Amino acid sequence: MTVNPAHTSLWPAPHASGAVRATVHVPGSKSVTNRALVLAALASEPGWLRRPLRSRDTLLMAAALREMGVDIEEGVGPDGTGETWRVLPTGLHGPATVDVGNAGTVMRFLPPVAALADGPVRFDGDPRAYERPLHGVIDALRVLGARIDDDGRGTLPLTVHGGGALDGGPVEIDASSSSQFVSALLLSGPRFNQGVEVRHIGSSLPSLPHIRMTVDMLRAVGAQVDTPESGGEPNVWRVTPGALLGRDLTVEPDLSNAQPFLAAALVTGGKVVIPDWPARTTQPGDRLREIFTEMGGSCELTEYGLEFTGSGAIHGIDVDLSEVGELTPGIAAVAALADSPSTLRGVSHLRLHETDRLAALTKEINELGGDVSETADGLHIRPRRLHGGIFHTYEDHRMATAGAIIGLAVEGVQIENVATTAKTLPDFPDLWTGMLGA
Ligand SMILES: O=C(O)C1=C[C@@H](OP(=O)(O)O)[C@@H](O)[C@H](O)C1
Ligand SMILES: C=C(OP(=O)(O)O)C(=O)O
Repeated sequence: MTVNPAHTSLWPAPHASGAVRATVHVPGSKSVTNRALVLAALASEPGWLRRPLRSRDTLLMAAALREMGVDIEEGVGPDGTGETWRVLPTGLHGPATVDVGNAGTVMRFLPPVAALADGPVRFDGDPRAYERPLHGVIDALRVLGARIDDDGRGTLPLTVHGGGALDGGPVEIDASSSSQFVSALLLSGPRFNQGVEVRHIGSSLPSLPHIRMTVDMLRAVGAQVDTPESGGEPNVWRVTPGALLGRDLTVEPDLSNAQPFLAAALVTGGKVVIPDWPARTTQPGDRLREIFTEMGGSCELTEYGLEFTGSGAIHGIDVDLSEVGELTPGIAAVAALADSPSTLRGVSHLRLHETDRLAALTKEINELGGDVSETADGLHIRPRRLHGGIFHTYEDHRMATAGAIIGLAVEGVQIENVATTAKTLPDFPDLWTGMLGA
């Protein structure tokens, strides 16, 4: 966790002079967009994505699939449907070079796709991508019949020597460091000759809603998936081999990226409306309705979207975030402004996210006068009167949005490299100042 000297730009985080009242149209979900792209690329017929997220992570995914021969036409759909991407699957092939950036979804979901391509596919990415775990995918693919050259550390860089097809079958993995290992193997599973049976043998498994999202989206394109929830064994997922359908999918707003805007209502005692909040979803951000209500807000889900209202009071919370780890930075920011202490549990795997999020949150909130300490699996946050200062972001989009939340309540907070929000929400600074009526 080091500060990158290349990022000296400082963004004065706007301070809220009163209760925020706004409607914020949040762009599409990263997790849904990148799964939809992979499934469309593996399908046997063309598919469409409406309102896909256009951000660094999703553009890297699209670029990588194009490198392997998939045709993705970006355009605008008929009236009212907004941006639409048409995906025309073709025979996947190498040689290709994939830049994963620092996108967990790209670095984990694509090596199985590359194993199905004909020819070598080299994977590389940001320096931090070399530190993020990939062993679950690499080791599993080898068991399933793939040939992979790597340096033996279980991380990038690596080359997958695709043979045009993969045996597949049963495999055991330890996915305690990332649910994305499971999702990666399931997404390509229908195209393996024997399908795939993934058995998680680790101590814990984070981000279960993201695995449910994978299963739901696979079923929606015609795959047969057996899961622990559908009566199967605990920690075992089975995908039957078969062709995938092309789909016309409208991408839901990214509910994890709605978090800072909901937090703004909570922190300022205001009201924020997020249009198109889905009535039913696998996105972990949906848990914010419950978590931010416990922290002092109230919400109403209508046909139009989610109306979230702050009461003026912010309460601390004791919560297990293992299923919804990506919400931790935003919850920690709100907790630092609360009227009582908080304990955030179940998120030791965040040490291997975009940055070591537990260390980064502790350091940056404490440098503004806070009192945060790391535990074995999370954070203790004792609210203190905070003061202005520089909030470093360590090339982590969710650190930047967490700093912006604190800046609403604390004058003089400057966010270093706010542009890092481009990973999943390039419009963040404009949406934020728009919300504040600036
Ligand atoms: O599959 C996905 O789309 C994601 C799964 C989670 O990863 P981990 O299980 O590695 O935390 C989550 O944190 C990440 O932001 C997105
Ligand atoms: C952990 C995250 O991303 P990634 O998909 O790179 O793992 C995140 O967006 O919070």
